[in-house]
Amino acid sequence: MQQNSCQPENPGFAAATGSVVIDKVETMLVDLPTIRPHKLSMATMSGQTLMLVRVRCSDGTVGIGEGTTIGGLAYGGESPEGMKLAIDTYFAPEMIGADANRVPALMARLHKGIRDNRFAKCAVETALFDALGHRTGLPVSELLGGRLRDRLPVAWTLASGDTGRDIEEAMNMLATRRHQIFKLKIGRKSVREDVAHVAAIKKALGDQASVRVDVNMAWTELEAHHGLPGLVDAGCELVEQPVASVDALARLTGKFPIAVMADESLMGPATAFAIARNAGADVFAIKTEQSGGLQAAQHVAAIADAAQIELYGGTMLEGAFGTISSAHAFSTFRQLQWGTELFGPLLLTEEILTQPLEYKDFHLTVPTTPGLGIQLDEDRVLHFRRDRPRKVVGPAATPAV
Ligand SMILES: O=C(O)C[C@H]1C=CC(=O)O1
Ligand SMILES: [Mn+2]
Repeated sequence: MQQNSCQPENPGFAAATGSVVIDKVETMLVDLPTIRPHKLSMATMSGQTLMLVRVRCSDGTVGIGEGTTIGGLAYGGESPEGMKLAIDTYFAPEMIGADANRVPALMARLHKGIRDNRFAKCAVETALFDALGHRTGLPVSELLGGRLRDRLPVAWTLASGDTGRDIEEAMNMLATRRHQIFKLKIGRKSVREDVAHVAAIKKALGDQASVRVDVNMAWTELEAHHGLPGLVDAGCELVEQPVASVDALARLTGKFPIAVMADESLMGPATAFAIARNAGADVFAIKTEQSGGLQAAQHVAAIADAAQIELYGGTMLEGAFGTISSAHAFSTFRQLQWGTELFGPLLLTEEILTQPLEYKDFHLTVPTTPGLGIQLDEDRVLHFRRDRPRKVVGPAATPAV
């Protein structure tokens, strides 16, 4: 397989000749363990599967994109296996031979012929922009219109399921200057137990950290009425998707002195517009995959800005490619009042890049080199591919007679 490092060095924008087409679309599933069980209200994760898509173009440029989800089909309608199947069967035939320089035009064609599949579309669009970046010498952020920042604040999620362990983890993050914003996963236990858990963590961390919670839709509206005042008293500044219903979320917004953030309710520009029109949240957690792509995420951000809804850069616990493509997109947002939670690769035990992403001083650096600005370590990824050749153990096969 050709490595990114073999890409032609800024060969000039071949659009002038209009001659660059997509030659090949490849997909693979990469299974990586997490550093500890990650407990959300709807699933416990002990590993993450990355669906990587690689687009090869006729000028030798290559782009990589990523699709992930959380807990198989527990979070949404797409799974890594489903994305792979959809891309291999339906996206690839539409893409082969298409003009590789006209990314929005190709995405428009894919949107027309393929309904939904937002996560798979995001992965494909990312790969196309990565290749275009290598072709033009520009970082993806510049292809998306230009960045406003080079570093993004990064929150960490405390989700071990144990209050003491979460406090220890947070203290360690503060001491190593990795994170000072903490999102606590709640919604598995009773409202009273959850509020006590949040209060204990906030008390232990004090003013050196911002504490927020994500209920992942687990509460009823009535439970939220009991829970939100407790969270306010605990010093928690934001609650993410406490309830499933968009109407209930809107009714809770502005009721208590705590920011209400929409996450699962946001599935791209149309839902963003519907929530904004209804003053249905204080903050949007924008995820590139949930939005349906990098440009769609920018459209969601524009709707939020117009409605004076504040912004947060969310994650689907992506690996390095989904994380850094999100970082490129979020770096272009006019506002990013609540920072980001682009910590996905730090939850994984294995590095799949030749050079890890740069996390330092509570921030993630957005690369300035062409494309996504990262390079896959082909040898390492070979080891974690689901379709890797496996050694057969046990007695030698008996020859057929
Ligand atoms: O926000 C979610 O619901 C999903 C995700 C983001 C961070 C995390 O731990 O889980
Ligand atoms: Mn969430």
